[in-house]
Amino acid sequence: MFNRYLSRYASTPIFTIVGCVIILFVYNHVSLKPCRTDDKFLKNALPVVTTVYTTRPRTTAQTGDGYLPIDVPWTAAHNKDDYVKAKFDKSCYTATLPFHIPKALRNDSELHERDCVQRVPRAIIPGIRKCGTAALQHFLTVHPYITGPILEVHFFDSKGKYNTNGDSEPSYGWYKQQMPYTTVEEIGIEKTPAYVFRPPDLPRRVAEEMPPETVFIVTLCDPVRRAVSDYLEYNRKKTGTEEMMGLHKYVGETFESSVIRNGYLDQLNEFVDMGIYLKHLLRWLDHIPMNRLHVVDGGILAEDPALELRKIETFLGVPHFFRREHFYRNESRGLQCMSFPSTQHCLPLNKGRVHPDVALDVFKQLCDFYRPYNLALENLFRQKFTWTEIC
Ligand SMILES: Nc1ncnc2c1ncn2[C@@H]1O[C@H](COP(=O)(O)OS(=O)(=O)O)[C@@H](OP(=O)(O)O)[C@H]1O
Repeated sequence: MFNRYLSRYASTPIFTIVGCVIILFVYNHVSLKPCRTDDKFLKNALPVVTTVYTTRPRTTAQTGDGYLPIDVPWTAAHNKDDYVKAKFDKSCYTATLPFHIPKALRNDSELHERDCVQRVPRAIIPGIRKCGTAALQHFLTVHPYITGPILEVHFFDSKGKYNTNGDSEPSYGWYKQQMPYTTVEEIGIEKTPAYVFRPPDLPRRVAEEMPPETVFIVTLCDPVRRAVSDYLEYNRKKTGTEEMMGLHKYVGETFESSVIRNGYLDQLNEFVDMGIYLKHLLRWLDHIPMNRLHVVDGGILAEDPALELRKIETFLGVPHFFRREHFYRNESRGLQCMSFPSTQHCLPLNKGRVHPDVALDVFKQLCDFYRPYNLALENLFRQKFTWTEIC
């Protein structure tokens, strides 16, 4: 009976129109848009990603349920004098302001007594650039058991400092010198957001040469906002080359003209490419196990830093110090800043800028492009990111 109807109506215009309407509906609503991608990675790797990587073990930090754990009483988290004791009594430095920047080194005999040496970091923040890495490093080094340099170290991505030519040993002595002195209990952390992207064999070198217990913390944020932030930063500094590490970085008069070429999204443009987090992180996961990589939701970090910091504390195995009361929103800058242990302070003015609106069609193209990668990323980490809702 059905076949009779099908053969009678299949060739009629009505049937064709209804068919087209259905196809158009699916095309527009079920997100099957190809985004003009001929990217082999997307086609070949995504099915692998969801099956291979989701079977890996996960750490407690990655399974956090979004609620702050019940506070273990720690007066250092409320009382400034107790904080100073917790941070400095056993440390290699004496207390100076601001407390999170190690400045006044103890004398030689005290350093020896405390087994203070400059060590390679136990934790590295290798990215993602423009996703709040500076705020993260700043906040983490306020923790009584965590310390690190405020400036980016750029060891693994620099030919001068790390021997990327391979003709002599890399200078780990130099790397250690960039780190503050630490006792064996303290965790040294460095952030260099360029590590995530380049050079291509960086993750392998880090995995092979750093101690196997080294862990990695990556902040991920809305890739469209990230691209705009990167564009603004490029214009602020007006440095760098247009061709960097094989990635094309065309910088036009506007953000839109930088990322759209001949009407299409320029996927190779570094501003765009950097937002394909999945691709970059998979390079790392080829060399380091999943349970040594902790992913921070940059959207939450920007709004409720204590929540993300508590998950990192669990991941690093340090006692919970951070409290929501340590943070306040600076309304004029629209940023979360700290008010403990010293006076209220925010990051410098080059962070937390007002972004221009992105033209709607460009915004949509970028969203459509990133959507499948973001979905696969959420599958990979079995985590819903707040910023994937934005598109
Ligand atoms: N608490 C707090 N303070 C300051 N900035 C914050 C904070 N939380 C998130 N952000 C966002 O971080 C963006 C800068 O990212 P990064 O620090 O990773 O930039 S960099 O890679 O080190 O240049 C920065 O981007 P811009 O707004 O473009 O400046 C901020 O949006």
